[in-house]
Amino acid sequence: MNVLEINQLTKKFGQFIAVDGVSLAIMEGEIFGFLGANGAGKSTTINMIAGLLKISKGEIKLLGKDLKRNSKYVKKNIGLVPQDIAIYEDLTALENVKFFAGLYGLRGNELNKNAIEALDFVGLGDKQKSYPKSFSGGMKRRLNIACAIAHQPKLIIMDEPTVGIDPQSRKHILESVKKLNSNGCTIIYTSHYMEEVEAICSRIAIIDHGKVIAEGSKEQLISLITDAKDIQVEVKDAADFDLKEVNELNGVRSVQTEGNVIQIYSDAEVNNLNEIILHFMKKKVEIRSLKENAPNLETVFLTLTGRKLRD
Ligand SMILES: Nc1ncnc2c1ncn2[C@@H]1O[C@H](COP(=O)(O)OP(=O)(O)OP(=O)(O)O)[C@@H](O)[C@H]1O
Repeated sequence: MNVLEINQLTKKFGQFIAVDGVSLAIMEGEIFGFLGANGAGKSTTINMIAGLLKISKGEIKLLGKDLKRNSKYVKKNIGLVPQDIAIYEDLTALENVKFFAGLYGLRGNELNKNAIEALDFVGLGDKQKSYPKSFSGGMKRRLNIACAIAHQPKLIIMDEPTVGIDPQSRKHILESVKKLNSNGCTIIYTSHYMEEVEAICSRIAIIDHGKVIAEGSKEQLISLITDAKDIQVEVKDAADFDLKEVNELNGVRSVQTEGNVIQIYSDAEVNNLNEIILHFMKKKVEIRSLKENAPNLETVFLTLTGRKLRD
């Protein structure tokens, strides 16, 4: 069954089209990843799904019900973890969760019980009476998640929930996402961290300039680019090295540097290793190592968009 159906969803800000005819179906039990660079249109899409932003064109259906005509039902069944932490510093952790769960319609004993459970779930069970100002960034993120899940929604949308936090909280959040999913929640997970999306998502949509440019499991996405290979050349010193000249070598599609590693994406069928090595020798650049990597989502993203996910 589809939990969410999005059809030709469009958002315009004045003349600017931030989301451009996005159509997607998200099935029950999925962890569905939205992968895209900054400004790709992920948050705008999510905010329309969560009913926070008016749709310019297109439709959204949650569990078969149209969002425009059933806003109360949709609100009850969606939990949004926003990109910017939205908690009240002058309320305790428990009061925060109860406040947000109350907005989603919970009352009385159920409200109290679910709020406590949600705090336990994110590992803040012993912080019920603490104020968020004493929390680390990661703990605030976890509280933000508790606020979105206490009303036990069918669909949880997480907008970059691991930005700017310590590795321990990051691990905790990723484990919580998997646990929520195994408890029966469908999840939309937005990120520009390729590794996270690769690790937890069953399907992924790559979003670029407001459009879905590819969609499928990690394996399906990688199979889209079997015609590309990824060569990494580690050199002694990549400073001042002219990437444009490498870009002009036979078969090369794009070149990037990361420190002293030069990453070359190239046509798989063109045997250009000799040419590449000769070029480095001619430029008197000392090669430390050279390897060809199996393509991953990074390769897919770069091949499809011509850009790196994170600059
Ligand atoms: N209220 C607004 N008015 C005008 N333009 C907007 C508004 N909100 C977003 N945009 C623009 O729409 C585009 C998509 O933004 P959006 O926040 O959805 O991207 P994103 O993929 O979530 O990126 P990020 O990872 O940086 O949050 C951007 O170019 C952004 O500047």
